[in-house]
Amino acid sequence: MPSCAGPWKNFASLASAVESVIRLEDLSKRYGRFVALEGLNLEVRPGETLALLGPNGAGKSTALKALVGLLRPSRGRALVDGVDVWKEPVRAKALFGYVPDRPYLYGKLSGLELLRFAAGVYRLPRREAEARIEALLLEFRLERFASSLIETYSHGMRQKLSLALALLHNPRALILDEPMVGLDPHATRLVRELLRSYPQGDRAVLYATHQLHLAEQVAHRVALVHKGRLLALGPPKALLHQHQSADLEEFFLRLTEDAAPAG
Ligand SMILES: Nc1ncnc2c1ncn2[C@@H]1O[C@H](COP(=O)(O)OP(=O)(O)OP(=O)(O)O)[C@@H](O)[C@H]1O
Repeated sequence: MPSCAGPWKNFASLASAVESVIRLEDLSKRYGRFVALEGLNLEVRPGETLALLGPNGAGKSTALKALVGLLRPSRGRALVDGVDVWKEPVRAKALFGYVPDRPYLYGKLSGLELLRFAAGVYRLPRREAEARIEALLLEFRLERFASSLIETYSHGMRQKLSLALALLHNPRALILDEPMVGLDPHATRLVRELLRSYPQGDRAVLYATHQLHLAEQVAHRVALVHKGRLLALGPPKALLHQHQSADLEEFFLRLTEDAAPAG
């Protein structure tokens, strides 16, 4: 194994950028003098679910929005499968599915119309698209409402449609911002299973959540963000051991209540 010195250093960094499904490098966002995100470095590997934790206002949504091309970072870059989201947005956007914290869906289309429109944007072959749309509508129990205008959907129905849209093109990376909010027990179970089973092979999931108990069960690693900075990163068990905490809630409260972020 070569050391990471000299000419190997750049090679190793390039290889690692390609191997990660998601990679955030020094990602930062300022609003005027307010620092919402400061130097976030994070990678999500193939086969991995990574949960992004942090108090209200910590910078989780900011990080996800900068990652998916919705909020231009003040510094740093975001890559999906080695593709820079801000330099090659069209290529990058084909590689991930994203569910925002507050899904904005065009109300004057029906759910079916929106899914078909998205399938066209992703250039899915027509037959494959129809089969996939039918399966997703059934899975999320939206088939009865497929032809209703989205403006008549409840919050939970919009959230489910947003999930179906994110999954439509079978993306390498699934990026979810508090995906459980507003879901009924059936959809909650579905999303729990998704967090567990989606990251197979070369796929990965990055999701922001306040549901610490679930993160402990489904996430391979968790990242704790506080005041825009990364406070801790690792597999839940290792972090609990390291910080002598009984569960993620205790870990979360211990670190965010007494720790001032470094730097
Ligand atoms: N457009 C904006 N202008 C100024 N400040 C903003 C703007 N958008 C977000 N912020 C601030 O950036 C910080 C990070 O917000 P963000 O939404 O990323 O937090 P979060 O960790 O997702 O919080 P929550 O758990 O409450 O969803 C907050 O202090 C927020 O007030």
